[in-house]
Amino acid sequence: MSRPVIIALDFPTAAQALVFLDQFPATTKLTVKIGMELFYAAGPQIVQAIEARGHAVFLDLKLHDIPNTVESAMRVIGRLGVRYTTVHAAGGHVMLAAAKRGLVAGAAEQGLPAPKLLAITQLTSTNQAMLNTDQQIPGTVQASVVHYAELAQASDCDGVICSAQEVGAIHAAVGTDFIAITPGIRPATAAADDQQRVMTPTAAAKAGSNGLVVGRPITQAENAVRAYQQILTEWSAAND
Ligand SMILES: O=C(O)c1cc(=O)[nH]c(=O)n1[C@@H]1O[C@H](COP(=O)(O)O)[C@@H](O)[C@H]1O
Repeated sequence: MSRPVIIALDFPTAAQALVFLDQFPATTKLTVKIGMELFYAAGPQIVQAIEARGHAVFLDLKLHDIPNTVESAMRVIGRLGVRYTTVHAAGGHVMLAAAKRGLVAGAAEQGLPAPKLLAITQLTSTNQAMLNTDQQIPGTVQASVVHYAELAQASDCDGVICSAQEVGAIHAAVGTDFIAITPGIRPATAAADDQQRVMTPTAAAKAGSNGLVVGRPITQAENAVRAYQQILTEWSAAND
């Protein structure tokens, strides 16, 4: 399985996202994440425009609603030809299974492979105190994340989104074939911003992460292409 460095295209307009991508040589095929900000602004058209350039798309809309609504929405997402998409594990078993059904059905309608369904565990902006006080979940962040990984696997998801800090425990619990994609990635010198559970690309690779999601350290760098290449080089070297 390939281990991508996924660039989070957290931009407010399609134009800004495309100008950002124009900095890369046309032969460079990326995996990019379209999240709520860009999708709400630019819709399925931006997904298609980016796919038409040959990039793989991770459509990160973090669905969390009643099972019927999630199934119907996932059916639409399944038709878009994206490689990964997300749902909140906190929605529970029935909702997660409905998400998978919708995704598989939508992809089949277009004769496409189903996108990988990744369940959000605990956001990387959540720390121990927030878990125990805001969410009123007792115990450790790691225990909650591993629980959600087990729930996601039992509900037919393909993997989870988590901090690289929990990847070892997740793979020990559910096996190394279960995908663990990790945001909250910061090169050693970068600011953490609003992220609470961060790791460097090297540490994430050593922990067994199946792919990185990186936004601001690339999109807000003075030289975005160089920032991406430095992270890719560090990640690839540590994965060897
Ligand atoms: O689902 C995600 O991608 C996600 C989950 C999570 O727990 N933490 C997290 O940061 N993300 C996303 O990963 C990206 C991280 O961006 P940066 O903090 O700028 O690198 C953003 O697009 C977030 O929406």
